[in-house]
Amino acid sequence: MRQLTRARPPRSLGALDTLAEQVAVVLNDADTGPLPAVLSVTAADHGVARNEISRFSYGTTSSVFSLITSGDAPINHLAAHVPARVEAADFGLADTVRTREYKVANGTEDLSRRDAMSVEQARASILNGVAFAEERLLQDCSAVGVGEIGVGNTTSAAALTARLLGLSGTSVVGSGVGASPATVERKSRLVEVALQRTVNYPDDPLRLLAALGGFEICGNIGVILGAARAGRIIVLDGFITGVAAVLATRLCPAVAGYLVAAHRSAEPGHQFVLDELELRPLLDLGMRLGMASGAAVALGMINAVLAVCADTPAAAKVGLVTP
Ligand SMILES: Cc1cc2ncn([C@H]3O[C@H](COP(=O)(O)O)[C@@H](O)[C@H]3O)c2cc1C
Ligand SMILES: O=C(O)c1cccnc1
Repeated sequence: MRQLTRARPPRSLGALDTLAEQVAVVLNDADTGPLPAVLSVTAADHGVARNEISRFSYGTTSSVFSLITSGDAPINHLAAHVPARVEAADFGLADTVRTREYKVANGTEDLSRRDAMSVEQARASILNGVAFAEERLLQDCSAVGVGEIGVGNTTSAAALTARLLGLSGTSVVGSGVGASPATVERKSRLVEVALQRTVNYPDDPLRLLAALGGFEICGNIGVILGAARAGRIIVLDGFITGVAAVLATRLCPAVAGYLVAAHRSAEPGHQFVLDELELRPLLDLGMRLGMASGAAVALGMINAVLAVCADTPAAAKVGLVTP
């Protein structure tokens, strides 16, 4: 409301004014200014990636994870400019790179042949995400950027999206991190096989996650639930974190009010997910990098907008006559 009296035309920042209002409601602070932020990256491997459904091969995720923890991955360089802290954790890498505190298993099973994990493992991984949020993310921050890494995880996200939203596999499968047309074709076929395999499964979120999900996706459901419970703004990265958000809202609908969609990714399934979440993405840049990169870019913009809202003086104070 106070923004209407500032030295700028009312609602002149369009959707960014709506975002600033959401931030004010979530944080219960109308003049918060730029937010202390953390970028979260959950990491895990997918058994389905053994079928050559990604540009990269099974097991590469560990090298990406090491690059993040060494501070030299794209996300670290983006984070420095937000600014934001980066926290990455192994939720189910094929190899154990560092600590195992949030890890449930060394990668999932191949979801095109059998369930990726058990329901008990899915539940444990979600709870690990809540613990990760509480132990490593929520201190000294008002905004949590949600990201992931996991070679093959656009296949898992596509299968989950198709199953949850009643869509065909081909309508939600894309090239992921840059797969060739032949690889995308193989990926589509495997997603259809996985959908057939699970056609009689009940619409239960945990059951479907166990069938088609990944440990980093489960972890992100926990991160979202934990961050919402603690009253933080949650900035979703792309398609894969969007699917986690759909499942988080099925488990707890109140989470919806805390969510912001950073961008629309290049993955065709992402728009369906955004529609389901009723979220308008802040950016639409054809990004397909994952690892919270879109969340980082959006957080820079969110903080710039919050600085405008906090620091623009009242129109009356600077002699600006408003109509
Ligand atoms: C070197 C490398 C760095 C990445 N950073 C993010 N992703 C992104 O791409 C992967 C999903 O795409 P797909 O399903 O096609 O494998 C995830 O790891 C995601 O975070 C990366 C992937 C790779 C290989
Ligand atoms: O939209 C995403 O989340 C995405 C797309 C491609 C690769 N990695 C992540």
